[in-house]
Order: sequence, then structure tokens, then C-alpha cells
Amino acid sequence: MTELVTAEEMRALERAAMDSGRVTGLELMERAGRGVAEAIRAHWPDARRAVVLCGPGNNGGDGFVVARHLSDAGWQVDVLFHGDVRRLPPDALANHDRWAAMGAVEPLTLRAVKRTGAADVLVDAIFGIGLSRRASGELERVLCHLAGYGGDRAFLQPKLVAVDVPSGLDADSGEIPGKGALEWAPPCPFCALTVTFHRAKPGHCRAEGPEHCGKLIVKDIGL
Ligand SMILES: NC(=O)C1=CN([C@@H]2O[C@H](COP(=O)(O)OP(=O)(O)OC[C@H]3O[C@@H](n4cnc5c(N)ncnc54)[C@H](O)[C@@H]3O)[C@@H](O)[C@H]2O)[C@@H](O)CC1
Ligand SMILES: [K+]
Repeated sequence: MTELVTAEEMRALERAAMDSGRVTGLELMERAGRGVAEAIRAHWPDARRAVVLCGPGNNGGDGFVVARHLSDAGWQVDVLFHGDVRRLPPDALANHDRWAAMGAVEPLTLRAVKRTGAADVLVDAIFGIGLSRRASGELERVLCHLAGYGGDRAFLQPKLVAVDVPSGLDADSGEIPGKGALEWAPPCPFCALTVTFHRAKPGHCRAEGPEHCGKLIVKDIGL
């Protein structure tokens, strides 16, 4: 079994690499997003339409990078964003702005996600290792829908790729914070593919992780 790193160890590795001046956060995000776009094009070679769901942090930042790389490869890409642009971390804001100069950014709502039926690929860039509690409100409704609430799992799962971690899954425990035992559809998508960075995290390999991750690809981002 190759070595696993926890979310905290990953953050420490990223911080050390940035503090050493070897790499910037923006370059790490570029490598991460580019790696996800490469994995998507390899997994869905005939696809040409993607919808990227971006959350309020750097996982969303990766999503904006993925959108730009797929668009540059000739894909038709729509981006749905949940959050306050003014509160995006700097690297995510920079990539939001780069994307916004080439494509639209629409609000991430359940209605907007349901309209994406024609997309070949749905990119989950809502939460990564920064998830700290159960998602609530519109995000919870979106994540339950992506989990197949109402019977759409067989339709949605083959299209879903998670950036770093399926949103709603704890990257260390592999649990879904706040998921009740009797819950039919957890607020966390079942994905065909998950693309993570540097090393797999414990949550990819234990508890509910494997079923929600699908095929796991680990991309080197030069840490
Ligand atoms: N330089 C870096 O830090 C890099 C980070 N990367 C990406 O950044 C991700 C981590 O980014 P962040 O630490 O910003 O966190 P996330 O983007 O995973 O989460 C976004 C934000 O959501 C908020 N949040 C947490 N749980 C929530 C909930 N239940 N409801 C609503 N909001 C909630 C938190 O404030 C968190 O900052 C990684 O998973 C990876 O995808 C990669 O780009 C590699 C480089
Ligand atoms: K994610």
C-alpha cells in the first residue's frame, strides 16, 4: 500500500513547499487543475461537454483551472459557483478571474445542476480537504441530488469526477459528517473517478470513501 497523507500533513507539505520558495500556491493549483483535466480527458476520451461545480475555497479554485484547461482543449464548459467571490482565497480568486474572462460563472443551485442533463462530465470541485462540517442549505440539496437522491444514481455516477475528494466526505475518516444512519441519500456524490494530489488520503481508502470515490487517480503536483 503506498503511503497515505492526512489532510493536515498535506497542508503542511504545501506550506513547506511554498515557504521554501520552491513553488507558489498558484503553481500548485495550476498543476492540480491541469492534472484533473488530463485525467478527465483520458477517462472520457469522446466527451466534449462538462459542467464544473465550484465551491467557496481552493477546491473551487482547482475547478476554475479544470474549466480553463478543458475549454482550451475545445470542450464546451459551464461553471456553476457557490460562494462569495470577494471571500475566495487569493489563488482561487485569481483562477476565478481568469475563467470569468473566457466564460460565464453562474450560481450553483439545484435547479442549475438539474439543467445540466446534457453534459458528458460533471466536475465536483465544491469541497476538498477543507470540509469541516456537514453541508447545509442549497449545497446539501445539490450534494444529495448528485448522490442520486430520487433515483438518479445510475444516471449521474458515470458522469461524476471529484476534485481531490468527493464533496461531503471527510478526507481523513472517510465518513460523511452528519450523515444519519437512516439517511437514504448522503450529501456526497458517488463518483466514477476521483483525482487527488501527491498521495491518497486515508478517507479515500476507508469507511464510505471507496464507494464514493470510484476509481482513484493520484496526480503528482511536484511537492
Ligand atoms: N495551495 C493549496 O492550498 C492547494 C490547495 N489545493 C486544493 O485546495 C483544497 C483545500 O482548499 P480549502 O482549504 O480552501 O478548503 P475547501 O476548498 O476544501 O473548502 C472550501 C471552504 O469551505 C468552507 N467549508 C467547509 N465546510 C463547509 C460546509 N459544510 N459548508 C460550507 N462551507 C464549508 C471552509 O471555509 C473552506 O475554506 C484541496 O482539497 C485542493 O483541492 C490544491 O489546489 C493544491 C494546492
Ligand atoms: K471535491
